[in-house]
Amino acid sequence: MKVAPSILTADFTNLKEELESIKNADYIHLDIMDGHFVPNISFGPAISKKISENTDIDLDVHLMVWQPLFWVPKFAFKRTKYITIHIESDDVKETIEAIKELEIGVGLSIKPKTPLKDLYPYIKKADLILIMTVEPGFGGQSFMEDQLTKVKELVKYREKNKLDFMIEVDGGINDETIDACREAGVDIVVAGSYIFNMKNRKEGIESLK
Ligand SMILES: O=C(CO)[C@H](O)[C@H](O)COP(=O)(O)O
Ligand SMILES: [Fe+2]
Repeated sequence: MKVAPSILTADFTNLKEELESIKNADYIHLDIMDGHFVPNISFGPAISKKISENTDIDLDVHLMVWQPLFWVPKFAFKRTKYITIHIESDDVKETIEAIKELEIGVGLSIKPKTPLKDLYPYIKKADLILIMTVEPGFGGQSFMEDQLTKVKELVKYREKNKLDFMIEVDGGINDETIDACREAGVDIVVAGSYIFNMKNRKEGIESLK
């Protein structure tokens, strides 16, 4: 299991040390919120750039914005491994092509109320599928276990169609919810509050792995 700590719950006045505390992470998950697609604003390209310059871990950018086509180039750092957009947002097809042109992995995400079938028209282009296990917008919410049905379906779909995207879940991941994720076939978990509320973050990451 790969672990991507979400720095949404980190102490932003102390980012250097916060990054140091998660050095054994597989990816760093950046939650970008525009105040329109979700009812919250997080941080933008300037802080993300600073993060990218102060880590040697690859970045997993989660765009919760209405106009990803405008925002994608602003998060194309040397360390950006994936940029994930929501298929509920505007210009999905064009944005997928824009991410590919930047030679960055394409991530596609759906909110809990969006059916999995809405992903299928785009799925062949995806390097990563992100199943939200909370309503996007805030850290610290409860895990929606019913969303793992989508993960199980995706595992079957991937095998049947000989595809190779990674399956990621985001929201409410902790030591109690991780086993169900593993059993469902998840490849990457995003965990924010569980890791950053711990004293020893490295142990928290190891225990999820
Ligand atoms: O995308 C997100 C919220 O929209 C966050 O990545 C997610 O909520 C992580 O936080 P936590 O682990 O505290 O639930
Ligand atoms: Fe996220």
